[in-house]
Amino acid sequence: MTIDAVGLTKQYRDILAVDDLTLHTTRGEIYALLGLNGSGKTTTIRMLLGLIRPTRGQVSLFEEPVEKAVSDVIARLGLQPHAHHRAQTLSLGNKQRLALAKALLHQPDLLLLDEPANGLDPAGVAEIRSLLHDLAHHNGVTILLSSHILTEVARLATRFGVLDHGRLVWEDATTELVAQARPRLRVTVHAPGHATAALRAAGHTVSAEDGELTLTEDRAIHHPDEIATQLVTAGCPPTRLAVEQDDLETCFLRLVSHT
Ligand SMILES: Nc1ncnc2c1ncn2[C@@H]1O[C@H](COP(=O)(O)OP(=O)(O)OP(=O)(O)O)[C@@H](O)[C@H]1O
Repeated sequence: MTIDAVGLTKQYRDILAVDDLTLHTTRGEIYALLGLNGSGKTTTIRMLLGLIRPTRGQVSLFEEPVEKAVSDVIARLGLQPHAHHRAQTLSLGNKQRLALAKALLHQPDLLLLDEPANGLDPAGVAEIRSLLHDLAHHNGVTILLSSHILTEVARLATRFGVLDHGRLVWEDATTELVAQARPRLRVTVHAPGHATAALRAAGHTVSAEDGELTLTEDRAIHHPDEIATQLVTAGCPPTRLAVEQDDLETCFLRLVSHT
């Protein structure tokens, strides 16, 4: 275990910024902290870093810094053209790169990053993504980051946690977030039990809830007419049939509002 936080709580007068948060990460994992503005991401990261003291709870981190050549890191982050510039004169994107370069100097086992893609152009975002991916997958570095860019989180992180008003309300593999955004065929019929049985007998995977059937197989999504035909043949014609797809933002907002 690399981050081991138990019951982390931060109270600022009448604001409960982080509320009883328990979080563990494993080696080489990329964990994304998601949440709306003010949900407590920065406060959590600052407590994990030891920059602010929790009101309650404990954090323990496993780390073993090792010195490494500065030029290696500068090269890795593409900062050579700016090697002799003062940090204050760098653009926001290059300041972000510099901050990451400083962190990498110590060959860390663990990186805690608050919005690492903030201020970067799309090429910079892709570059940081590939760097973080390499660090986690090839060097076994554990990474916890906060981000607002859900598509990036889905591509990069292995696991995510959703903070809402300081509480960790959801935690899952990012593949689950992506799965929620996958298209599905929704079918409304008068006799859902009969229709489900008929479609299953025809080899389809069907889930039924509140009288509505859902199919997620590619075949059903690309050929809903075949499903309609099978239902008509089985004597339960659909009253509604639609392919629906949520974007990642919708899935994320649903997670925040449902919990
Ligand atoms: N030093 C402080 N004093 C008082 N309240 C604070 C302080 N720092 C943060 N807060 C409050 O704690 C809550 C959580 O803030 P935090 O900055 O951790 O959220 P965040 O998820 O990082 O937000 P954002 O996405 O906007 O960066 C907010 O209500 C914020 O106003």
